[in-house]
Amino acid sequence: MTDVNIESAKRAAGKQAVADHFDPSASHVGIGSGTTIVYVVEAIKESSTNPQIRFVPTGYQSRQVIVQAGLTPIAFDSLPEDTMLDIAFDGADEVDVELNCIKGGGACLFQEKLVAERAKKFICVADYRKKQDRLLTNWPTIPIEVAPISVPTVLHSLRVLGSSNPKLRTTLLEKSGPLKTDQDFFIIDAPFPKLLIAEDIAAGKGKGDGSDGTWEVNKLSEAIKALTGVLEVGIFSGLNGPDADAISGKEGVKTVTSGQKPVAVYFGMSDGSVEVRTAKQ
Ligand SMILES: O=C[C@H](O)[C@H](O)[C@H](O)COP(=O)(O)O
Repeated sequence: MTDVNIESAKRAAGKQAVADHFDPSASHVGIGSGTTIVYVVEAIKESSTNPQIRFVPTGYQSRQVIVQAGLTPIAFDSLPEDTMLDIAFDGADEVDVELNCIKGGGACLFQEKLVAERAKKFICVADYRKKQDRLLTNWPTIPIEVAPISVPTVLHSLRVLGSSNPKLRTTLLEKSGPLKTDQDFFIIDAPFPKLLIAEDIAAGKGKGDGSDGTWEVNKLSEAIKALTGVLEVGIFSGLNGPDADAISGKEGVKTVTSGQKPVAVYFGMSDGSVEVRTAKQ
């Protein structure tokens, strides 16, 4: 499959996601990072010229995409405390059948998670390579954002958790040394065996708590997040929008630890079609 087809698939996914979910009367819209989100912004630009909409970026690249499209950005930390985003769009590196996602392939995950959790509706767009049954099927590692001083400790802890060869991500071309995130932190890429979901545990495929070498998605996310030095982990799991709202008890307000998962993922397929995976209600 050529890159041209992959780009067409990303564009088709972005276009369909915007057609289905973007409301031109929205007040605040979150915009994620990466190469696929560019097509979402392209489609938004084509569908609306409403100057009242404020777009919330998830990092430097995301802000540039917003500004270059002639849209108006607003910093995440300028949002009033009680203001939810009407919707957030973002890309993903891999998505499983429960809509759990791996993110951070482009070194953006912390601000993406903040924005996803703040959105009433979170929608992902991706090409067909990202559509898998379980995480870590095709995408090889979990990206983890860490404080620079903590790198040796976190690498060691990840090996203890069962990651075979976690590595500090480096920039190979522009400069030698570790890659820096928008927060001036570093990224560790940690491989683990394919991640289980609840039905795998029920079917006896493993304990999922690391004790037998298997990990369930949420348990691994929690275990990595608990390591001192870890700012955020590139697993977006737990509950998604409507369930998360129910847990918080406040309509339209999500808890801090839930609502990271999209309610729908749009996959651009190699034949030009778009497949949609939605959250089970
Ligand atoms: O770090 C980057 C973000 O999580 C991206 O959304 C993710 O890597 C998907 O990027 P792309 O759309 O380029 O495949």
